[in-house]
Amino acid sequence: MTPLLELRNIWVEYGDKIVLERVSLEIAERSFVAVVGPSGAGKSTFLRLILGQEAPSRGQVLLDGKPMRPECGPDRGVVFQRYSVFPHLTALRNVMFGIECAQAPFAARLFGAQRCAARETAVEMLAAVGLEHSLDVYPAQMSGGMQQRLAIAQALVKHPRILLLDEPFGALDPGIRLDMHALITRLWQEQGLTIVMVTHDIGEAFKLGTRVLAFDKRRHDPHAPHRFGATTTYDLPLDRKTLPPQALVDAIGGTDLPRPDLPRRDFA
Ligand SMILES: Nc1ncnc2c1ncn2[C@@H]1O[C@H](COP(=O)(O)OP(=O)(O)OP(=O)(O)O)[C@@H](O)[C@H]1O
Repeated sequence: MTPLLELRNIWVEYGDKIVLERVSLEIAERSFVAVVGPSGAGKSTFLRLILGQEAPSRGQVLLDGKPMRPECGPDRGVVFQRYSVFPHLTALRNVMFGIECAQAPFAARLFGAQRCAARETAVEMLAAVGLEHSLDVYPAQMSGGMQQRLAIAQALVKHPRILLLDEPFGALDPGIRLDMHALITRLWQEQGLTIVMVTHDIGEAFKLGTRVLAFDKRRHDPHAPHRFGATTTYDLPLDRKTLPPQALVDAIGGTDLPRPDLPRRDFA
């Protein structure tokens, strides 16, 4: 079967600085890939490649077996740790704006029946993330968790096949993070999404992912650190019994490491 995404011998270089090298991997439809690695290892660069915001200097990214267009299409949605939503728009307008941009790319404004339909879709999406009572609230009036729910609604309203998450829960309190874990797992299952999520928390990666990818440098030149890029050092398909290798825990750490005596997906 053709994988949803395929990276073939990808390199990303800026001048003489190599950020990623020899990255080759496939991502199956409906998988939940958690990406970990030390700071600066190229995790966000990897997401930008999949998003189409970054072109590789060498190699190929294939979507459904065809070279991916170097632009972010509606088949991909993204949520960042912060600042994903528009501060000057209410929750409802934030989510409607995505629909309006897709359907009326020049005016970014719909009228009549089209506008009513867009409103209905946006309200449904906001209800799916638990914000049905906050339609007229501005982001500045929301908690961090609510803002991330809004960012997820905004990313999902165009029904992307791939959802890219760049440390989406990194700024949230532990209790709110647990709620968000349950939410994203539910949306992933209900909407048949393929998720690629960067996280600094190895416990989160092993709890949510169906697969964990770790990026790091295999080769180091102490006199010229830019000479070698990072690549995938671990590629672990997960089941309930999989625990993080100690070397990976030592390299990255986590706030909520999985314990062998507890089921990994407690809300699946
Ligand atoms: N436009 C650019 N020009 C030069 N170097 C860049 C550019 N964009 C990214 N880099 C470098 O690429 C490397 C990887 O950056 P990236 O943000 O992908 O790492 P990361 O693993 O996501 O880091 P963090 O965990 O700290 O967010 C960094 O050393 C960064 O300085």
